[in-house]
Amino acid sequence: MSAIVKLEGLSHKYGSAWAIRDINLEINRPGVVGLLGANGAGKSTTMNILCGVLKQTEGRVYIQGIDTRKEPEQARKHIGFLPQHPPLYLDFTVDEYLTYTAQLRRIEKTEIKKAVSEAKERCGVAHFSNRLIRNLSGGYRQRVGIAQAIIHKPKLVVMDEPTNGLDPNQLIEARKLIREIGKDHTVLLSSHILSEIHLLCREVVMLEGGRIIFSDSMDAFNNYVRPHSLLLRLEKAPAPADLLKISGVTKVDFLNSKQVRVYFDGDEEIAERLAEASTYGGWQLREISLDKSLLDDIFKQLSNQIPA
Ligand SMILES: Nc1ncnc2c1ncn2[C@@H]1O[C@H](COP(=O)(O)OP(=O)(O)OP(=O)(O)O)[C@@H](O)[C@H]1O
Repeated sequence: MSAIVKLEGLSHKYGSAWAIRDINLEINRPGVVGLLGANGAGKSTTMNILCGVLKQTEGRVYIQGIDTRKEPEQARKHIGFLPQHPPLYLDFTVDEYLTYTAQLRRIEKTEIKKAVSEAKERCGVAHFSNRLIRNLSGGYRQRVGIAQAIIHKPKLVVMDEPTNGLDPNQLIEARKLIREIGKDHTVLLSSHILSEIHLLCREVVMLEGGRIIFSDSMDAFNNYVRPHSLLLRLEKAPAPADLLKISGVTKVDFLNSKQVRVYFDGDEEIAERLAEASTYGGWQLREISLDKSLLDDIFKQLSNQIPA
């Protein structure tokens, strides 16, 4: 059976500068796959090529085994796209807009009503059917954007930075919806925020300077970029010097009188040693956790280590 998406030696240059170089990727099943990279890493270029908005300089894109260069129309039937700035018509109602996008997608006339209604239901915008898009909040506009991307039930849904600019409540709802869509679609989602990819994705593809520098499961990624700090909560915190005495501890930062961030050299037994020291010293350890908030820093370090 053909892969849902297959990229072979995909490269693109704007003028004389390569934006992406030799991207190879294959996705075979539903789920959310993250395309992670700093600004300018080449995420949008890759996605725009995948969705047929941009023609690649070199390489091939296959969607369900269809070569997008040879049969763009056929390939496009299997793709839904939510660009970074979704093309929403603000003076249309939700119903008018989705009906229009269903027509663009060449859904049979007799099937349009059903398709619109299913997409609205799925994206939680049915109660706003007759509201002008201009009068929707950012979060609901984004849902309408997602509804247009899935209206024709594509195998692949491509979302370029879909959670950018949403407020915390909208973010939670948007993530819920994206996870839900990932249950029966392959979702390729880009972000420059590692924690976002962490929360949403089964697999991660990391781009740096237009090249893939990591491509594997989220679990493998976590092992690869293991955090090198722990957060401790202690009822009776010791002096920094007592923590620094523990083998493997390289630095300590007190966040307050009971919370301390402990940096270590990567040795996995550090947690046990800290727990032992706590028992011995009567520090009353209440909580110990890997410090995920620092993953973004690790990502930065990792990207900087990659040779050009
Ligand atoms: N239309 C264009 N003309 C010239 N160069 C471009 C164009 N679009 C992108 N680039 C360049 O190509 C490289 C990749 O850009 P791209 O937009 O694909 O990255 P990105 O990872 O999506 O970043 P962002 O999150 O900022 O959109 C960058 O160096 C960018 O400056």
